Amino acid sequence: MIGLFTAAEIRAAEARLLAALPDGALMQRAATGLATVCLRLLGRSYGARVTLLVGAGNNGGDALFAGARLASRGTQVTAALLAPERAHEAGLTAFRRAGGRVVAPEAAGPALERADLVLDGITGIGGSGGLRPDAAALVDRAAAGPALMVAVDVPSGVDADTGAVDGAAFAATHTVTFGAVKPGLVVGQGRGHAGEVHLIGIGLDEHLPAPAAWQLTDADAAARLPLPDADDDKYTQGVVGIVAGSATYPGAGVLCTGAALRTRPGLVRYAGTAADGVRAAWPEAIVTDGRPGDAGRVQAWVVGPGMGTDDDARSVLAEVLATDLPVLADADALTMLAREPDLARNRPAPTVLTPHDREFARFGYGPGSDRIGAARRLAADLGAVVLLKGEATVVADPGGTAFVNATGTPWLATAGTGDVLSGITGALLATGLPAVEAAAVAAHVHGRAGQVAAARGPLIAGDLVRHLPEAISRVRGVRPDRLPDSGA
Ligand SMILES: NC(=O)C1=CN([C@@H]2O[C@H](COP(=O)(O)OP(=O)(O)OC[C@H]3O[C@@H](n4cnc5c(N)ncnc54)[C@H](OP(=O)(O)O)[C@@H]3O)[C@@H](O)[C@H]2O)[C@@H](O)CC1
Ligand SMILES: Nc1ncnc2c1ncn2[C@@H]1O[C@H](COP(=O)(O)OP(=O)(O)O)[C@@H](O)[C@H]1O
Ligand SMILES: [K+]
Repeated sequence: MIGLFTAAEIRAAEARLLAALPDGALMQRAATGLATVCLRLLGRSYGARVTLLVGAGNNGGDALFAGARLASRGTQVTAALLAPERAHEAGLTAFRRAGGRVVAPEAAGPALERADLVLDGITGIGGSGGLRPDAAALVDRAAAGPALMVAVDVPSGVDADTGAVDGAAFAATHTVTFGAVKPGLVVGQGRGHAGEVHLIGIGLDEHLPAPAAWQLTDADAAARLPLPDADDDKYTQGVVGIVAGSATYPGAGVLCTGAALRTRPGLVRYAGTAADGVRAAWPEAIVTDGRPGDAGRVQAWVVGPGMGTDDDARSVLAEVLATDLPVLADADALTMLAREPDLARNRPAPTVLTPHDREFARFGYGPGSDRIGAARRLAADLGAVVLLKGEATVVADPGGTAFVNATGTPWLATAGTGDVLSGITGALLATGLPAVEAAAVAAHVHGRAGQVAAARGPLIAGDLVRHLPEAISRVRGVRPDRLPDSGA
């Protein structure tokens, strides 16, 4: 798993590491890694043109030292200094000595227009609030040019902890970050501004605390998707019950049931008024048009998508939440829970809520620009796992453990894809995974299914269900063309 660390956590770890190292050694490690990535991206050093945007802090120092390394290898490097008298002294000396050229920000136009690569060293983890006008103007001028845009540590104007952007921010194609990945590079608006993230180790790991926020890799997700073994039967893989859809709108029930079947096909039960539609679409499911209690035994419930919000729906929701089983509540169930949050509080088993922004806001406050913080707050308020959907879906549990999803595609912004996510999550909850992990793995797999489906063109929610087996195989790293012999 990839740990995500806040600026304060990184600063505390840096202080411990700095105390053990000679002066300037840490910045040299950072600048060496930065210059190496820039050279790789440029594909050459001699004759290439690089322009540095340099603020008065250590972020500017990193840029100047990296610029010095590039200049000493024949690259034409120009530095636009936002505060010439306060620029990192040793960095500026090294830069000048290596043949780097210095200009005032107002005179940086030609260098930005001609640059192959712009290196943004205005602010890193020391930046706060929206960029000041002179910095914002420089960032805007850089964006107008044709160069590769590389941010040093954090794109200037992006809040390293939350990903919030207030006004202008450097729109990086690549971010070279030091010591640890910051949450702001992978969530909120920061995710879009960071581009591809390159992590440079500077020896910080042993000084960092246990992470409170994570990103899953394919291998992490695969480790939580156990294969059936010789002792398994259809009941031992986790039986999930689905309450979704209605007689008039069976679609949500069909998508949700299909997603559960395609994720963990031991046994999926369905109870609800979309029974006819679900039966026709999925003969593999055990279907009743009765109440959840009529469905037979399950290990987890999914309740909500397309079920309506009338008195009958409310009483079905209350019945499911009164069980001692894990429950995933989505869509209409969230609308009802926002009115009666006590239905979900203090359950003896985990509850997972999967709101998008508008559903989230019904609980009394919008997610705002700190999506991890908002998910943690609602999770703590309700004593439930909260999966806040979005471009980067965030999952948080009441104790503050959070996951930021790394997979997906904007093609997922189409009706019904949330119903599919509910089915996947319910199936994983039924396997007995801790609820926060079930939700995080589900978001990961759902995003991969979106990517697999989108590779073939515009996707609709049913395509996600169809491509789930391939997505799960890819997450596991299974090559589709090789099968082991039986027993191997
Ligand atoms: N610690 C280490 O050893 C290592 C640290 N490393 C590097 O140091 C970075 C942290 O450096 P840092 O602490 O100097 O802060 P930094 O990100 O340069 O920002 C401060 C500058 O930003 C300015 N500024 C602030 N807000 C602003 C705004 N809204 N709009 C405009 N300007 C604004 C602020 O201005 P001032 O308030 O001083 O006028 C000041 O000039 C870190 O990200 C990494 O790159 C690596 O080398 C590894 C070793
Ligand atoms: N711009 C986007 N980029 C990536 N994923 C997105 C984007 N917009 C929505 N999604 C994903 O698509 C799904 C939409 O779910 P939801 O809003 O509940 O849809 P529905 O209610 O129609 O099923 C979520 O998993 C969400 O994370
Ligand atoms: K920066």
